[in-house]
Amino acid sequence: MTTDQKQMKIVLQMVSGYGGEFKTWRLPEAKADAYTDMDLYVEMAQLAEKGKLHALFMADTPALVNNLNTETPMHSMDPLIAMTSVARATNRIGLVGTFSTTFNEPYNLARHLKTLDVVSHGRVGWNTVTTSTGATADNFGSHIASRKERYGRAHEVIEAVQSLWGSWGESAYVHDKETGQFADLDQIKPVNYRGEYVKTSGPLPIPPSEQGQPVLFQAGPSGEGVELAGRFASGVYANPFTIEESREYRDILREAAVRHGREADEINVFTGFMFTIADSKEEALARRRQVMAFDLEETNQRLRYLSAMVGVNLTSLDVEKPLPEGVQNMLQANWQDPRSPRAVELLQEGYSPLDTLAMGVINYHPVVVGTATDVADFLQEWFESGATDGFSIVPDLAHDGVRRFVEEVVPILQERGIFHRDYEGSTLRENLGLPYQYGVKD
Ligand SMILES: Cc1cc2nc3c(=O)[nH]c(=O)nc-3n(C[C@H](O)[C@H](O)[C@H](O)COP(=O)(O)O)c2cc1C
Repeated sequence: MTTDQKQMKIVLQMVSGYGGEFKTWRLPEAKADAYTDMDLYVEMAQLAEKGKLHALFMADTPALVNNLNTETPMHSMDPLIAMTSVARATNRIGLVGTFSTTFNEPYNLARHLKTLDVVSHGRVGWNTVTTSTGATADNFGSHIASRKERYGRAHEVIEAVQSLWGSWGESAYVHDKETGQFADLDQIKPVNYRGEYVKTSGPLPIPPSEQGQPVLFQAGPSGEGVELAGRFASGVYANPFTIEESREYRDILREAAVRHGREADEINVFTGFMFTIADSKEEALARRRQVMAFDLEETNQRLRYLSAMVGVNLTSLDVEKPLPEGVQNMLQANWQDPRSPRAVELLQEGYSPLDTLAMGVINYHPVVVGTATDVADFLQEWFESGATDGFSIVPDLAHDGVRRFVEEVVPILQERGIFHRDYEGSTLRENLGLPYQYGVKD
């Protein structure tokens, strides 16, 4: 084990306070009102900080998108306020929030995020997304614009926000009682940003934080998304399903960074990854079967979906039992769904259709259902194959998932030399190994 070997970075997705499986709130170990319990968010964040995780990550779509009749929400009540609650109760862990470039004005974004960056002593990140959910557009009396327009606006919003961040000079905050000078006005200048989509005058009256200004992330894999990331992002939240797919995407992003005059290493890919940890694989699988049993109607829908993924109608068979050999030989992965080969593999290994579903083959990220070692093995394989720089981890249920990850998976990764034993510094930029930046990059 060497200390100069490259190490993975890990951010924890808080989701809505429960986890990435929207029905785990009914498990005995779950806190049913976690959605509104900020103390629990704080507790999870402190635990994650104990495990030296690089940041908390909050996705956000400002709209009701889940079926709340049975499921928990997809996001926190409000990420900015959740991040603020956590900021004052933690010291090192980063706080990365998702804020749409389409449904926010640059002045508000610049002000909120820089204030929180100052409040947290330089630990904030902004996940820039263009948002393509119709329900969100409805909430803003708008519509989902073409990709070209969404990304055209995104470039301008980020330029405007960074200009505002830089509009208060780095040493302008004099606050000298003796001389009576509060600020050096020569260093505080309007930005007068005039784009096609957004306009703002500035200046923004907020001094720099310990990291200068927040770190930018991006999510959205289209060509336009890659260009946006290449130009601005230091972190990209990605959702590939295979190592090959992930490696290819990472290479494309690194090339985009270089095209925009940056070092390839300035862009870090965080691959989304979900897990259920228990003392044995059987126990972990049993927990997921228990969750599936909370909604049989949905399980039946998923069995129909799984059938389409593997090219055989599974619903007419005994879904509790391994498929007969003759049926196993008929399975064919659907090339349109990158998750299909794994589904075929599990069914051919003798997993029943229900257990195959419980293994998470139709989740929105790759899933490991097993022990802490199984989780560590997965992370190591993806990391060492050059597929990713780190992970955006999503426990099925945060309440015990975060604890098990911190207490059981982190020590294994540290022992293997692929995860740091302590924070490198006090700011998110330092901990992600990023160059300093203030204002717009020349
Ligand atoms: C992994 C991932 C996470 C995303 N998270 C969010 C989010 O939290 N909020 C949001 O509004 N959009 C989110 N998006 C959607 C993007 O903003 C974008 O609308 C979508 O990917 C379509 O963009 P495209 O035109 O680049 O394909 C996410 C996309 C990806 C791939």
